[in-house]
Amino acid sequence: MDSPVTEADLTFGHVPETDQSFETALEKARNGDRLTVEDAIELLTTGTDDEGIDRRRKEAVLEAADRRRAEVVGDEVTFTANINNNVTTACNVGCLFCNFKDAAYTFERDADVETAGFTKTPAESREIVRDAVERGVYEVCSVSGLHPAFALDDEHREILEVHPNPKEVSYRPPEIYETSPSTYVDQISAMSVDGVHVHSMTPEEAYHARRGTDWSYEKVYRRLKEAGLDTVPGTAAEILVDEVRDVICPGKIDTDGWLEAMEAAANVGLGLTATIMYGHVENEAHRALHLKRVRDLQERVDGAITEFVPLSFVHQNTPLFEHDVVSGGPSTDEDELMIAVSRLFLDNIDHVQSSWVKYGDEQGLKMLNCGADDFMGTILSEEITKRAGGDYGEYRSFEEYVEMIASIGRIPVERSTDYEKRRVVDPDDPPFGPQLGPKADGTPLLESKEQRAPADD
Ligand SMILES: C[S@@+](CC[C@H](N)C(=O)[O-])C[C@H]1O[C@@H](n2cnc3c(N)ncnc32)[C@H](O)[C@@H]1O
Ligand SMILES: Nc1c(NC[C@H](O)[C@H](O)[C@H](O)CO)[nH]c(=O)[nH]c1=O
Ligand SMILES: N[C@@H](Cc1ccc(O)cc1)C(=O)O
Ligand code: SF4
Repeated sequence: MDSPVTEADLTFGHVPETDQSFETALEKARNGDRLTVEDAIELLTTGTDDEGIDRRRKEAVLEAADRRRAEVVGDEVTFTANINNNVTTACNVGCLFCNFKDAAYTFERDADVETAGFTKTPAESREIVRDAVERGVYEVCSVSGLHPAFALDDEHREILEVHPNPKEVSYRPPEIYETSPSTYVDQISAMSVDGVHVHSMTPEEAYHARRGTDWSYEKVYRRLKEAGLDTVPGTAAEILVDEVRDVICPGKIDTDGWLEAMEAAANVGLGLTATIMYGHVENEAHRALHLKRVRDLQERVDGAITEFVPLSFVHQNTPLFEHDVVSGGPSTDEDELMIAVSRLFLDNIDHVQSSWVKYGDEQGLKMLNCGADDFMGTILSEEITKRAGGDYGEYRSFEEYVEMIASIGRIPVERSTDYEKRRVVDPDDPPFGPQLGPKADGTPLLESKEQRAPADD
C-alpha cells in the first residue's frame, strides 16, 4: 500500500498552543480545580513556552497526580481475574495503527492464500470461557475484528441478506467463509457461562451490529444486554478528534458516533470504560480535547464510566510505522504525563488503569505512582499488542500481582469489572488465587512463570 501521507505532511487545525501558563495550570491541578483544555495542554507539554519536555516540570505534574490519586482512591491497587477472548481477526476497516486484523478475503473457503488469522464459533468461545471460569476467572473481555459475516442476530442477518448493496454495508454471507462467527447475540450468550461478566461490544462493533438498518444504538445494546452483555469496553475511541481519526482510522465511526454509542449503552443500563490510544500522529491539543470529551460524556452518563485506560500506541508492525507516517510510539515521558494528566483532568472518573500489556511490569508499576490505581487483569492471552509488535507478554498471575504491588508499598486488591466487589489480598498469606468469581476458590490461576505452557490463542 502506498501511504498518502508522511509525518512531515501532517498539518492539523488543533495545535498545542495556549494563552495559559504552565505554572497557573499546575497551581490549578494542585488545588483540585477543574482543568480546562488549555490547562491540560500546558501540563501535557510541560509548558508550551518551550520545546520538548522539561523534566523538573514533569516531576511536578506526576507528583500532583500521585497526590490526587491518594486522595481519591487511597493506596489500593486493583486488578481482576479476566480472560481475553477475541472472536475473529477478520476485519476490513483498515485502521492504520492496527495489526490485529487480517483481510477478510483470506478467511474465504476458496481463498488462494492461507489466512494468518482465526475465527471462533460460539461453541469454541464458550469452551474457552468455560475453561477459564473453572480456573477462577470471572470476566471475559471480548473485542474482535468486524467480520463481514457478523450480524447482530437472525433478524439483522435477514435484512443484510436482502440489502441492495451488500458491499456498501460490508456484508458477506457466512457460507463463503471457512468458519462463521455466527451472530453477536450468539457469541455473547455463548460466552455468558456460569455468571461470568461479559465485557464486550465496543462502539465500533455496535455500529457493525446495526449496519444497513435504521436501528438505534439503544436497540442494539438492549438486545445484547438481554443476551448476557454486562459492560462495554470503551475502545475504538483512539483519539476523539475527527481530524486525527481521518488520518489513522478513516473507516471508523466518527467522534460523535462513538459518543452516541457509549451514551446509548449507558442509557440501557450497561457500565462503561473509556480509553485513549495515543502517541502516533496526534499532538497534545488532541489528547487534551479527547480528555474533555470523555469528561463531558461521564457527566451525561451519570458516572457510568468506571475507569479510564490510556493505551500507549505500539508502533512496530503497524501500517503507520511501516509507511513512515510515524517514526515510533510515545516516549516514556509522554506515557507518564498521559497517565498523570488523565488523573488530574478526569475529576469525575475514579480509576485510571496502568496497562502492563503496553508498559511492561517495571514501567507499569511506575505508573501507579503517576496517578494510576488499577493494574488491569490476568487476561491469560493477548493478540492485539502482540501482533502490533509489543514486548510484554500475555498474562500475569495473582502471585505476580501481589508481589509487584507489595514491592511498591501499596495494597493489592482483587476487584470485579464494575468495581462493586473488592477483596484486599494479604501479601503474607499465600497462595494467591482469585476469590470473587462464581468458581473462584483461591486456587492460583496459573503456576509460576517457569511452569507455564505457552498460550495457544
Ligand atoms: C483491535 S480493536 C478490536 C475491536 C474493534 N475492532 C474496534 O476497533 O473497536 C481494539 C482496540 O485496540 C487498540 N489497538 C489496536 N492496535 C493498537 C496498537 N498498535 N497499539 C495500541 N493499541 C492498539 C485500539 O485502541 C482499538 O480500538
Ligand atoms: N483487558 C485489557 C486489555 N486487554 C488487551 C487488549 O485486548 C488488547 O490487546 C490491547 O490492550 C488493545 O490495545 N488491555 C488493556 O490495556 N487493558 C485491559 O483491561
Ligand atoms: N479492558 C479495558 C481496556 C481494553 C479493552 C480491550 C482492549 O482491546 C483494550 C483495552 C476496557 O475495559 O476497556
Ligand atoms: S482497530 Fe478494530 S476496526 Fe480497526 S482495523 Fe483493527 S480490528 Fe479492525
